[in-house]
Amino acid sequence: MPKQVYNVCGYRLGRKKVKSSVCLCPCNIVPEKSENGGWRKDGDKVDLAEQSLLNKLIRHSLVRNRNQVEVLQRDPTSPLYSVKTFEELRLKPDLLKGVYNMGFNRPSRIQENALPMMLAQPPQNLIAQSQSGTGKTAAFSLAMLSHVNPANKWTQCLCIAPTYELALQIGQVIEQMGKYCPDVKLAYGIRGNRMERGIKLQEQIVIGTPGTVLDWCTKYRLIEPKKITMFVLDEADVMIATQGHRDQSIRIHRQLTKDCQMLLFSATFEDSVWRFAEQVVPDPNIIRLKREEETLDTIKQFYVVCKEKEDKFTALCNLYGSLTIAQAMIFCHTRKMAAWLTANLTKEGHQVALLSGEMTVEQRASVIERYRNGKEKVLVTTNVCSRGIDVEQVSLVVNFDLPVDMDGNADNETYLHRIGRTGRFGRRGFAVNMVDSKHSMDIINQIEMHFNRRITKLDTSDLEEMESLMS
Ligand SMILES: Nc1ncnc2c1ncn2[C@@H]1O[C@H](COP(=O)(O)OP(=O)(O)OP(=O)(O)O)[C@@H](O)[C@H]1O
Repeated sequence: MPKQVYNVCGYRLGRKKVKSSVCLCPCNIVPEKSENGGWRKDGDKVDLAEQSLLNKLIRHSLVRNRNQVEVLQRDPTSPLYSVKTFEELRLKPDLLKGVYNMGFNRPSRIQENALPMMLAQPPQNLIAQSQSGTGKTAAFSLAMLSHVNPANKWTQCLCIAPTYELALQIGQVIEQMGKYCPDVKLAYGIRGNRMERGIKLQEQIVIGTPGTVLDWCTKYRLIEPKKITMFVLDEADVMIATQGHRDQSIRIHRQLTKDCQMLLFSATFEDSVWRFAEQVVPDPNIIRLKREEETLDTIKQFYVVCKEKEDKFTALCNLYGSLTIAQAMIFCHTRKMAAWLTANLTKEGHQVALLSGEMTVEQRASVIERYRNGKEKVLVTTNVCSRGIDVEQVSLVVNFDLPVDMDGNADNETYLHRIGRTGRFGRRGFAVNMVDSKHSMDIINQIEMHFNRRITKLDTSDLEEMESLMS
């Protein structure tokens, strides 16, 4: 007998064989294909470059990480340098002034090891991996600014990033850090930035996207690749998700000399990234900083049995009425459900923000910013923003719809990402799961087993019980 079939949004279709990439259930979703080929079950596009830009737009400080940095040196016999202060790097005074002016007091964890390697003489190649927000961009911006000779009026450092917007973001960091180095100039090798053929760029640093930078090197000959002494490839994992970018990066790399210092950065390190990294960075030193593990230890988990969405809504309101909640995040499966819930919560007088996939990155960043600043207490969202956002004061996460994978099974990883954002930094948090069918009860059981953590039943109509359980 064919297995129970679930649609792309997790909706049960019955016991028949259905092969469709279009949602056939009442959610009306037409799923979009993600850049790296996968479907999102909530219809929101997973665009790695967008995700990365969003992170940059909303990040104003370093991500906390207590893990040790793992360093693999090309020459294990050479002493391993790490610095605890920026002074130890013996930077030019104007550059040091720029670093302090950005509010950086000391190097971040990854910078402690990466900076001495990047600034070493003779130059050393480096592959560095650490999650977004740990200080990679600041590190290689500093390395480029320190590396160039301002007296030489030609391009010496080349940096490529996967998109126009990401290149602009990096450029801003370089401009800010190099504020007191007026002789160091920067050019943007991005679409729309037309240059006259035949001239040679005088800017010492060029930051751009692979296509334009390749054109500038080969077709327009604005840059002499043989004079490039530092090549930086940022967001390698995002870069290789687009075949064209991967090939263009390799073609740029081929034009450079063997002595050119190669630096590659990535937030993740799957095999494909590694294979690419090895191709463009010969004899590398490798620095890796493991992600701080999300933990469920400080989170109390509950489930509430409900009939249908109206019932879930009532449960949510009861929960809210009886608890002192700093801020809450509520996850829905579909944009449609998220919009419905937002409208109803607003009607009840809650200050609610909605985050969903059809918004531009800038709109999403502004919603998150407002929520972070406490302007709204509730954030309703689909999976699109379940990663990457750190809001320290979230005390309650509600799975209005449980996370399921394409086969309708518990999506444990997404569950962890969703609820892992509460109970952070030693604070206590609560996660409440809405169960509206036998299937969703099965999912709760699967999640319990997977994490070996109890998920307690909660009756939201019993105020006393709720208060004692959730205290
Ligand atoms: N040494 C430092 N001290 C304080 N803040 C820092 C330091 N280095 C970087 N930052 C800040 O931390 C945030 C993250 O840094 P950065 O953008 O360099 O990280 P990243 O690893 O490149 O992440 P992403 O790819 O998301 O930009 C930025 O707001 C940056 O200004």
